[in-house]
Amino acid sequence: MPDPAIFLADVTVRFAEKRLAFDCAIPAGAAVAVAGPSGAGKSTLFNVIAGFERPASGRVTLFGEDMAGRDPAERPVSVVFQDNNLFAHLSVADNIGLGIDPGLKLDAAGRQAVEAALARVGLAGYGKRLPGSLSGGERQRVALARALVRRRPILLLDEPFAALDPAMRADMARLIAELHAETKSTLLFITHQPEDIGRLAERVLFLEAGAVLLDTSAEDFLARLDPPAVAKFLGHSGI
Ligand SMILES: Nc1ncnc2c1ncn2[C@@H]1O[C@H](COP(=O)(O)OP(=O)(O)OP(=O)(O)O)[C@@H](O)[C@H]1O
Repeated sequence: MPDPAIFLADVTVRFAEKRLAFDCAIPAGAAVAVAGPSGAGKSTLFNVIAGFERPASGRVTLFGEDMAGRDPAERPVSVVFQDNNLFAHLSVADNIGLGIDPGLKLDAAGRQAVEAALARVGLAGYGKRLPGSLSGGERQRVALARALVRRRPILLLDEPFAALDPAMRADMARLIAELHAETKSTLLFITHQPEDIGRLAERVLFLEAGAVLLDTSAEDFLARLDPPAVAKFLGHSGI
């Protein structure tokens, strides 16, 4: 058996009033939806994997390597945050270029990679624009393009569909599914919508009250009538 892309063993995170505990094994190349009620720990799980949150105990292993003491920049992980983290004063091309070199010293190959990523997310010709002149969906695509040029094998998307209208959600899901197939990365995305799971996920990690309540196939998840938190998420709360 190859090492899982992501392996969390007895990981605990302590906040003043809270203790969260994560155990999970995510196979390389999977597309996984991370769902659960507000406050369940979805963002914290991402922060633990990416290295922004240090666990109080337990082990985080990515592709068989223990991540203890490794800063976010040294991990095989890209994160696209919900607010997509673009720098307002930098052009779209420079925002993407930051994914290649934080000092923005790009050679010809680097500039070409930026152009290719822009084209891949459907934004050819947008390089000189500023993020403020783009729609929410376009800004999400720029953030995705920046993640693409980083070429990290694990991609974490924090609510990639949250700011999008229904038609744009479907387009974005299609684009992410295509990129996932092309890059063969391990994809985790946080969502509050069952339809995103149907469109994009092979597996679902469902969190409740700071722990993994369910780790199952998308097919099994979407057909479930229990436990209650899952039923509520799926809109079966009256059953
Ligand atoms: N830095 C922090 N300090 C104290 N408590 C925190 C901190 N970060 C998160 N928490 C708490 O930990 C719990 C999990 O938070 P988290 O943001 O991971 O949940 P979530 O599932 O992503 O929620 P949402 O869907 O609302 O974004 C919450 O109760 C939250 O208040």
